[in-house]
Amino acid sequence: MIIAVDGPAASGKGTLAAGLARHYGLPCLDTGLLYRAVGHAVEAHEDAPDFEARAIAAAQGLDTGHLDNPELTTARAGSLASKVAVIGPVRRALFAFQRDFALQPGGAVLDGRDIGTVICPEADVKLFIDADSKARMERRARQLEARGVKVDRYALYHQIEERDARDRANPNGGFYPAKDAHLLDTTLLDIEAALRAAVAIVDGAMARKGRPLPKADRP
Ligand SMILES: Nc1ncnc2c1ncn2[C@@H]1O[C@H](COP(=O)(O)OP(=O)(O)O)[C@@H](O)[C@H]1O
Ligand SMILES: Nc1ccn([C@@H]2O[C@H](COP(=O)(O)OP(=O)(O)O)[C@@H](O)[C@H]2O)c(=O)n1
Repeated sequence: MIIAVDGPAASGKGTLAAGLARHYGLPCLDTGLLYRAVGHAVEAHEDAPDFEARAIAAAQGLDTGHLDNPELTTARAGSLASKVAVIGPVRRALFAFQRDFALQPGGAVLDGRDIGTVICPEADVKLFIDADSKARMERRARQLEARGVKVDRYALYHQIEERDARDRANPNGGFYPAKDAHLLDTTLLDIEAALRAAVAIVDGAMARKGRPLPKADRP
């Protein structure tokens, strides 16, 4: 079973993807880390005339074994990620790794922006996660504060809005809900309630297809 989880920044898609992966016993890939890793690799050259060429080379040579670098989780890395994400050849260079991950035997859960539209249009279940901008900003602020980062909420709000706008306008992107995506707004749901809602969507979608579900790890 392949589950695609897309949505804007800090909507909770990574948390839900990880929860669904645990629930169904599937491997999980946070595809945003690939773009963050490319952005991080060319950080020092952000204003250089050859920024684009460097980003393409970084994407083509990306070592996907080092996606657990904590520096990839910063707001700066997120912002750089959305700058390299508009470069078509960067997206093409990252495509095969994501596609192979999705198609591994037994299936997978992937989260990002274009999983249901570009990476895996044939996914069994597609979720498009959203939450209002203020809730998303507050979640990201608390996440950063829990890591000891001092947060300016006004600046963070605008940073997230700017990144979302760049992502939505990305001509090479695919960041929109697929026609067959299930929309899940988590503004008023805590993490547990959001995961219950996501599991109900996946169970319902698979039952309608008459497809058996992988073993759930519920008691
Ligand atoms: N439904 C929710 N209610 C409250 N906090 C949430 C919810 N979903 C996720 N979070 C928290 O918000 C932060 C951002 O979630 P994350 O899953 O990383 O978002 P995304 O992958 O969309 O950027 C994390 O600290 C996470 O624990
Ligand atoms: N499948 C994806 C995943 C991320 N991205 C880009 O990478 C950036 C960082 O993605 P992320 O998922 O780590 O960001 P958050 O939503 O966690 O803040 C996004 O703002 C997009 O520009 C993308 O273009 N396509």
